[in-house]
Amino acid sequence: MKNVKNLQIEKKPVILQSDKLSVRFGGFYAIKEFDFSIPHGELHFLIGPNGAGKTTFLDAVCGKTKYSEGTLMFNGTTNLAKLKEYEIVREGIGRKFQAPSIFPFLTVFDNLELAMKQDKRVIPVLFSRMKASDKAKIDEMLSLIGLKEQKNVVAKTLSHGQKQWLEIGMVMMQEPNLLMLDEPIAGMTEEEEEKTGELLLELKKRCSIIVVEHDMDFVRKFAEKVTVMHGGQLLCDGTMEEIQRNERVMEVYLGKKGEQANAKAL
Ligand SMILES: Nc1ncnc2c1ncn2[C@@H]1O[C@H](COP(=O)(O)OP(=O)(O)OP(=O)(O)O)[C@@H](O)[C@H]1O
Repeated sequence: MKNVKNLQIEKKPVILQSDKLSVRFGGFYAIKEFDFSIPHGELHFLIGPNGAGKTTFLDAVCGKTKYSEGTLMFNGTTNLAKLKEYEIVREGIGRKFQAPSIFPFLTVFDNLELAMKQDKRVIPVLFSRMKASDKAKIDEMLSLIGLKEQKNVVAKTLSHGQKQWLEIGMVMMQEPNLLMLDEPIAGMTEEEEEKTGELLLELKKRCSIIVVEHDMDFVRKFAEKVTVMHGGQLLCDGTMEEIQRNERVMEVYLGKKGEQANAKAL
């Protein structure tokens, strides 16, 4: 007889879980009773039509927007409702917005150094003596985000894609347990998109990642798990194959059957 224990699928602990989460703007529910969970080390895509509530969900997780009902738990025990935005960052949740917010007149290296320090004032950070271990951390991040050769380049001269990778690197310098990205490949060339996908696969070895994305080719290529939102609610979740087979997704997300050829193929 086979060992039953060996047949059990090992489940990774959940890092973020929402239960019946609702966000209201006046009388309008941007998110309604939304259930979501992501385990440690997963690359999870959040998709859905415009206005589905994806960005509002990220806003609720990082404390930018307060939610009205439901719960949001981080690492099993931390109730995010009780924390301010900076406390949520300190807990280990990093967020990169769509537009890069790098320091354009500083070098790539200095941008990463600033992101690592607690003291965000430019002068003390630049003139303080750097520890060898900090320097090694920055060099490692430069390799990871593919900007080793641009180390001493002023950030404003980087390409659009390179600026996005730099900002991802800056968020990663905080060593988050959960990284949230809003449309990271918007405006990128195909080559840059590919590199970004490869970067996400590397980063998921260090933290869980939620990516809000509209580009279905990219989602299909890199998603481990996908959640589809519609009208502020959970439509379905699963692997990309499961999502592609789901009738409701086809009808609601991509339009009626028969019109699918017009939508970007899922
Ligand atoms: N501050 C706000 N006040 C009022 N309504 C808002 C606010 N923020 C978002 N909404 C509304 O909430 C709904 C969800 O918006 P959200 O930006 O989360 O959608 P989304 O899925 O991210 O869309 P997109 O893919 O277009 O970015 C939309 O109807 C939007 O107009």
